[in-house]
Amino acid sequence: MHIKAQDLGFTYMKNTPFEKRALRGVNLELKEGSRVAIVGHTGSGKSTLVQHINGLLVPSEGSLTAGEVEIRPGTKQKTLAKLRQQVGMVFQFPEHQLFDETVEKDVAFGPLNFGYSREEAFRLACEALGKVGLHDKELYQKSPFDLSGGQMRRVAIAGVLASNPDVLILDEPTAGLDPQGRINMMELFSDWQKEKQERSYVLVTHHMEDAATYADYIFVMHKGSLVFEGSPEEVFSDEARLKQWGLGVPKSSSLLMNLSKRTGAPLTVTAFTPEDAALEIARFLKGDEGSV
Ligand SMILES: Nc1ncnc2c1ncn2[C@@H]1O[C@H](COP(=O)(O)OP(=O)(O)OP(=O)(O)O)[C@@H](O)[C@H]1O
Repeated sequence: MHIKAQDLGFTYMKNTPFEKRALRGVNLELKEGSRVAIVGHTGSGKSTLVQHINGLLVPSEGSLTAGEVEIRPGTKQKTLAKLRQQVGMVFQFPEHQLFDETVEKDVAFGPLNFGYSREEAFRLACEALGKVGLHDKELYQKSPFDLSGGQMRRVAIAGVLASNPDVLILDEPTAGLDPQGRINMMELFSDWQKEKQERSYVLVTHHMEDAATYADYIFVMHKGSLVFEGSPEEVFSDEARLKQWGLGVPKSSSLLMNLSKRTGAPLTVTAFTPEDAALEIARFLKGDEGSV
């Protein structure tokens, strides 16, 4: 799905003493089949921006176009039902949204709500549970609240995938997970996206490593404005510039930058994972042994 924001602005609690301008003049475009990240300091407007993509929020100024649907100030929520199905949202701690009496019913709720027959909705639920790695059918009849925290989160994500969205909005989906749990979760979304070339995801994250690893293109938000966009190499090439926006570079890049500064070694500093950093150092050592 093609998504475009034009001069998008948003103000919370407009015309009240608590009025808060959260977005101003945002212009961005996401192509079909893209893997993008939105980064920015706390309060920079990331969540506000992504909530416009499925019409949870309606712009105060400008417009947001998602596929066939154009959302402008005053657009009525009831015209956005189809968009809700096409754009799935995974929030922080998605397990907090579980509510039904069995795992299967909870996951089938979305497809049922979007008009699928009972049989088809339960088939989609079963498929989605498999996708998130929950294959044990005994589990499907249990209460979601009797599962482990990790399983609960997977059930909640299955509930979003079951409606077959074209776009997934991932707003800090790995919050509270340990490093391996984070990798497993992000790999799940990455595999989901690769399954069909028209699928996209938009990842909101504070983890620069995740942005660099799982996005081909990154948007940087600062105080409600979009201040930079580019490939991970472009975004993370300038540590000082990122600092101005309260951001850092991935730890592996920082290590290489420091190593290069201290030793003068001509290292390529855009290695974003420990594996890539190790490869870069090994490459250098092989070519110029003992210099680092
Ligand atoms: N429901 C709300 N009512 C009033 N102001 C809000 C509301 N939600 C967010 N804000 C304000 O809007 C601004 C942008 O918030 P937003 O949550 O979009 O930022 P963010 O970049 O997602 O932050 P974080 O990284 O902390 O999640 C902040 O100043 C925030 O305090």
